[in-house]
Amino acid sequence: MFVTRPCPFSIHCEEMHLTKSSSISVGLRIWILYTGFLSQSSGSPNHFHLLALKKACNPPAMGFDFQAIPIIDISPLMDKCGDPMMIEDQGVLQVVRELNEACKVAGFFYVKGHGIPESLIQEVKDVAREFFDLPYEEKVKIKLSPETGYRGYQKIQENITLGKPDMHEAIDCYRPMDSGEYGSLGKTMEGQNLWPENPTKFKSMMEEYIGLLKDLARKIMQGIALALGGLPETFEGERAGDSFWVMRIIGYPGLSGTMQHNDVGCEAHTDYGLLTFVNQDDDINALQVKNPAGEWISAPPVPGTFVCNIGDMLKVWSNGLYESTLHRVVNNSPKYRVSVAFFYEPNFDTSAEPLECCKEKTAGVVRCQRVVYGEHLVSKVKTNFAI
Ligand SMILES: N=C(N)NCCCC[C@H](N)C(=O)O
Ligand SMILES: O=C(O)CCC(=O)C(=O)O
Ligand SMILES: [Fe+2]
Repeated sequence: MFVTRPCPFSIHCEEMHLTKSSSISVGLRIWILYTGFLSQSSGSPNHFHLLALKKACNPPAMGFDFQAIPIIDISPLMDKCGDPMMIEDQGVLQVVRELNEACKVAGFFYVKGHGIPESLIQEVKDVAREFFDLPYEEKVKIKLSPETGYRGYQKIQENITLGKPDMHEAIDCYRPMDSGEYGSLGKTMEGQNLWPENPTKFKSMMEEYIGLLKDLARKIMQGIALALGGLPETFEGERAGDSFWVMRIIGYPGLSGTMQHNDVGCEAHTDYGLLTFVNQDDDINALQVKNPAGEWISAPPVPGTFVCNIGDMLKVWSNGLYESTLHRVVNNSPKYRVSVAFFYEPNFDTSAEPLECCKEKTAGVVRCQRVVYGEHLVSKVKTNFAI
């Protein structure tokens, strides 16, 4: 029994969803086989484990409509990353299996056990709030424009999603790009980041945060590479070894006066690259994720976690096995909401196309077309600021 959904995004992709019962039983059977295999084969060469891992992660996507976002404790993966024996570690295998399920079913998951200090996670939001509290004249000193490579501050309703102005203000940052670095492809994004003078520690704190988030993302991408049936290094080197990362420091005004409902903080969209990490304010429930049935499912703040989601390029590399899920932000609380979104993206000039190991899982059917990340990004950025 197949349900085929047309792809709502610019990247063409066909998705097939099996019914819940059939895919669960297949998945379970393979997993039991696999764990049995592992216990008999300790000490055997790595490639046997890789083969077994491929099988474990092979069952097709389950088509049931998720109602909540799973939480994954990634600490075993953090501990063992870089260790040549990592794929023989039971803890790592469990994380890989959970990543695979979450990426197929929801395209969204919470990560806990990530190792980033809670104090830094909180301070980053605190300095963001301090900045947004400043008068407009102060904030606009670092105004974003085409001339700044779309880096800097954008005021409320300046960002456009689905043709509508968003109820948020933000500072956008990208991996710095020197002029000429990526030839004509890179022209639009060339520039250095614009940092506010106040709060004074803003720049150093954000740069520390970016460094840690890049390392974290790289490790999770190793887990995802294994989940897809590839080698841990699949997303290193030419694919994403020099990530053209993005960071958006975002503020969403709360309800004002007697209003019952706020304008949408950020309209429905998918993220553009590999993997997004949202560091959102505690106590405000505003991020919503669309399930295959078209229902908006809440992704409330869970202390000690980041919300993670799949971007368009990972959808392509995975041949549509993983979804870049639609999501939006609606802040209907009376409080001003701060969130800091870090986007771990491919190299700017990378051309993404379905991985061989992912085509194998769809019986050779190519479901997603090749996309150059820089072209995808530039086309998005240009429409983000034009009604
Ligand atoms: N770098 C990322 N993913 N930014 C996501 C922002 C989504 C809103 C944007 N106006 C849009 O229409 O895509
Ligand atoms: O603020 C959030 O919770 C998410 C923001 C988001 O989806 C984005 O900037 O792409
Ligand atoms: Fe997003």
